[in-house]
Amino acid sequence: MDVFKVSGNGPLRGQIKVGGAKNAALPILAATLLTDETVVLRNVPDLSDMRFMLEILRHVGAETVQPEPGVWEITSKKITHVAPYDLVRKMRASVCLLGPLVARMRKAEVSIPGGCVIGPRPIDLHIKGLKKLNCQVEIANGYVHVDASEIQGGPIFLGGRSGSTVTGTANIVMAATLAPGTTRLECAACEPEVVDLCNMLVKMGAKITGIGSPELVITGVEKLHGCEHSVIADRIEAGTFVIAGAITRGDVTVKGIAPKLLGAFLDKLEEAGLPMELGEDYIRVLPYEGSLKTVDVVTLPHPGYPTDLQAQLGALMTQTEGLSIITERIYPNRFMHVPELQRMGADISIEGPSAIIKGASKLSGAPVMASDLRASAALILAAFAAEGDTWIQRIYHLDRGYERFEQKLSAIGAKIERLKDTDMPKELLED
Ligand SMILES: CC(=O)N[C@H]1[C@@H](OP(=O)(O)OP(=O)(O)OC[C@H]2O[C@@H](n3ccc(=O)[nH]c3=O)[C@H](O)[C@@H]2O)O[C@H](CO)[C@@H](O)[C@@H]1O
Ligand SMILES: C=C(OP(=O)(O)O)C(=O)O
Repeated sequence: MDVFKVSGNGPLRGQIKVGGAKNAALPILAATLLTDETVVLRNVPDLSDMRFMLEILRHVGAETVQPEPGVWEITSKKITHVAPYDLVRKMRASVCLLGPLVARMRKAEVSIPGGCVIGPRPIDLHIKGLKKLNCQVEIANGYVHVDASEIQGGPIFLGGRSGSTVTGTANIVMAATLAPGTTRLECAACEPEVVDLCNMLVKMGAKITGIGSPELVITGVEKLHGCEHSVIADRIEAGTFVIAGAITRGDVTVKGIAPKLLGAFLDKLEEAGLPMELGEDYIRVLPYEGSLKTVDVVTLPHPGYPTDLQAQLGALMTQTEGLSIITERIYPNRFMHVPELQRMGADISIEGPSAIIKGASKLSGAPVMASDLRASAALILAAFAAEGDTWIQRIYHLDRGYERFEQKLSAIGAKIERLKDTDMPKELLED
């Protein structure tokens, strides 16, 4: 199994380019099933999650051609309506197949994805939305069975306990594109990745208004057609690189990202006193003396502070003098990285949905275990600030969402190497 060896680092310096967004590319790949014509997608990141999604698309009948890196041509002439457990279980976002299958096939059988280490991941709102579209939905044998023969647009309020749902919105919008009548979707997710999906659907001939707002109006059309679309940049990858610059007191220009996609995140870093220069499509982090200021953060649906950048900010706050409080409102258990940061010397306590971080801690390298995608990133960031070597195991979590992570970072001076667990000192290996 692959592991990272990360050594305490001096300032990172240089330019680093952001790739296509995982969370936009996943529903967009699923959306290619909405038409029997060819869809050409550009800026598709090379991630294990993409490989799983492409495997599922091929399973349901799509032909996938990759003429060059980052580009996929997908044609789904004849498809089936079944997405089986052995494929769906590999990736939660395969739930995004529900919407396109319902729309195109008027029926779907999709295995219910499990929860994951960041907490329960229910799909009750996806189901509620489909029922509101006049679909018959049944859960049996671990599958969602949908009969959409009478599908009909209508008013839907898609809010849950913690607000909107990202993949739930994606599913209901996709289902409604080919449903007769008008669907008025309230409490729709406003994340840039949902906007990107909607823009792509419009290119395919869908009628959607209110894109980017919490109220989407979708007027069903009879048929969608092929299109070309370039996936938006990954704001979470960009934010992770910004923190890599900040935690090493480096001079790092994160290229290919519009700062407006990261409003709440950049606002917090500005409050912390991080010197930055913002351009139309870049964020430059500048070196600073002394300590940054602590910040308190609450994760919220967009345009609030993103949960997917919570763990990384926590790593930065371990190096900031004073107390900061990070409250997780989307996934209250998303603190699996904290015990590992504690093993590196961080002073963090968890109280309910909040992490209370006391800095600045002197971190030292240790063998640590990545528990999820962003937890892996947080451990690597902390390892840059630590003295000595940190060995990070289970980095397959990181490979789900960061493309060529170690190559990109080592090009700007990071001491990060991908090795095999057999390269680790024997006494550090997990059982
Ligand atoms: C592939 C993808 O795009 N993943 C992102 C997406 O996940 P995902 O779409 O799974 O997350 P949701 O927006 O659906 O979840 C938000 C909250 O709503 C709850 N909920 C969700 C659906 C539902 O039917 N019932 C319900 O109660 C969830 O438990 C969670 O508390 O948005 C999350 C929140 O920004 C991000 O962390 C993930 O990176
Ligand atoms: C939680 C995440 O992704 P997923 O919803 O695919 O698990 C993430 O990208 O941080």
